[in-house]
Amino acid sequence: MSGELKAVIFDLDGTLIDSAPDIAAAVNRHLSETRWPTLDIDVIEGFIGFGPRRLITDVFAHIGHPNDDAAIDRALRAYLDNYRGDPAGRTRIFPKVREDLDVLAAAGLRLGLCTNKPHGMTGRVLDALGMADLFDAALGADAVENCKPHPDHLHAVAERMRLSPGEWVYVGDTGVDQAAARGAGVPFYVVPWGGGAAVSVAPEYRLTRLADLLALTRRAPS
Ligand SMILES: O=C(O)COP(=O)(O)O
Ligand SMILES: [Mg+2]
Repeated sequence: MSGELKAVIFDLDGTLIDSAPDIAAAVNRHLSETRWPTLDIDVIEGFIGFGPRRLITDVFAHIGHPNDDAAIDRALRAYLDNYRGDPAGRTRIFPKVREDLDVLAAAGLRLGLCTNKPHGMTGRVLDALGMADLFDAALGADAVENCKPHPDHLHAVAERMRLSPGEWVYVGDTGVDQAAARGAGVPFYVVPWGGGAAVSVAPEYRLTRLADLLALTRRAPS
């Protein structure tokens, strides 16, 4: 990347915020109300990243629950109702993220958000955490026709921000993010928390904190 970096687009869950406790609570509430065993947060965390329908499908596969479309639809509605009822009570911004987003913005970079969280939930969670004003554009999974890992999702955010190729990079925590970035042909940086440790990237694309981006994007090849 040469000197013309203008923006950083971020994933949300597992990258900027630790939302797994609220997601797990909403899933587990439905499981216990329907008399199925609840799951450890670590198990549920491993299913986050492909959006809520896939989350429910993976949870059902894990516990041996029938997973016909009607059962998934019912559970998805109940899960989202639960999650809407308490969108961020247990969710925390990862350490140093809030400060580092300010550092990046102060360095002149614009910030965007590309998340497989439903668009309405994204707004609720950002509002609850006081983060809504940080981003020039934020698109949840159902705000686009093809969500991550499809590169269209990233392109849609970049388009909203009027960014051209070469002017932005993407930061995420899972293989879903990596695949989307690869498809979009943009540099992908991975965070050390969330699912990040399990994602394989060259060392110069592995962050210890978000502010590392300032130095790394100056050094990385374009
Ligand atoms: O809701 C999800 O599955 C994950 O959302 P993310 O894309 O922000 O990680
Ligand atoms: Mg994520």
